[in-house]
Amino acid sequence: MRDPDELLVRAGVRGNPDRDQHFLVDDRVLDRLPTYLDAVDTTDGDDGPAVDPTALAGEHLLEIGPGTGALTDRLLATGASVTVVERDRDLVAFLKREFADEVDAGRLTVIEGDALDVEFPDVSASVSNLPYSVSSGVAFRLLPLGVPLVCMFQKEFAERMVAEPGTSAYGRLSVSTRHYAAPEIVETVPPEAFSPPPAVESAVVRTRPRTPSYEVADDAFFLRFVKALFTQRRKTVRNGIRNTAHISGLDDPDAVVDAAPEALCSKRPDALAPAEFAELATIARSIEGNDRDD
Ligand SMILES: C[S@@+](CC[C@H](N)C(=O)[O-])C[C@H]1O[C@@H](n2cnc3c(N)ncnc32)[C@H](O)[C@@H]1O
Repeated sequence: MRDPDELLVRAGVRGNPDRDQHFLVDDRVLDRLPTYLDAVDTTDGDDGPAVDPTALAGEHLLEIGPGTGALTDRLLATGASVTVVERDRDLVAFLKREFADEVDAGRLTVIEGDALDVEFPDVSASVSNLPYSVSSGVAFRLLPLGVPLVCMFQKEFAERMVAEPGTSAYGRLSVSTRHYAAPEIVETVPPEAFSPPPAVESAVVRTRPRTPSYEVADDAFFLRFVKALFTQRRKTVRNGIRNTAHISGLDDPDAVVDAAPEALCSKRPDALAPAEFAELATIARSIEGNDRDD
């Protein structure tokens, strides 16, 4: 496996925090990341988990923000083909040089661009050490793909993703994440694992895609409704529905409150499970009609 410190030297870069560049330099963390994919079987080697080099043969992985390619190298070692999306032009040029054999063999595709904009290819999973300033935007482009994700986030952000109803971390991010997937924190990572070290702790979140136990007619409306209610997290749901019609887009919030079960209206949003948000959103949608232009 390529040594992450040597990659930094060969690339001639120092991570620039202003460009979201904190490169993973802890081999053990790097080696573990692909092993969080269920399909990757490992055996215990002398230096950590040994990955079967054919584990993901025929699969296609997406990595956002490959930097100098330390994680890319480990993803290629699973036998998968890999597409990476990197915004920094110099790093893109370096990756094409460093991984010229893999690029020539069609196993690695390097896309220069912003992960918030570029079109993602069809992939079977994504494993990424994400640029933190865009992690929310990127996560909500990845989650609807419906594939397993293993992503590094700021720890506080990761905790909000996996939070349960009734906890202080539970919010719009938790409901939206659970709408698409079952999330769990599989590892926390200290600042020293990166060069340069970020100011915050990090955590690796694994999400397994799932179909929710409830149905919503319209994902975009559901997510907007959840967002609206959490802008009033200290209010009852009843008042939240009334006060946030400008965000949710409801024409007649009073009619929605009248039709909704009292047991839900009297709670605060942070006590509602995703299925209860879905129940309210479905009532709201049926009252407002389903011919709105979202
Ligand atoms: C936290 S570093 C991770 C680098 C590498 N994966 C590693 O683990 O060492 C994030 C990387 O994302 C790149 N990046 C920052 N913003 C980006 C964006 N909007 N789209 C694509 N890449 C971005 C940075 O240039 C940097 O290489």
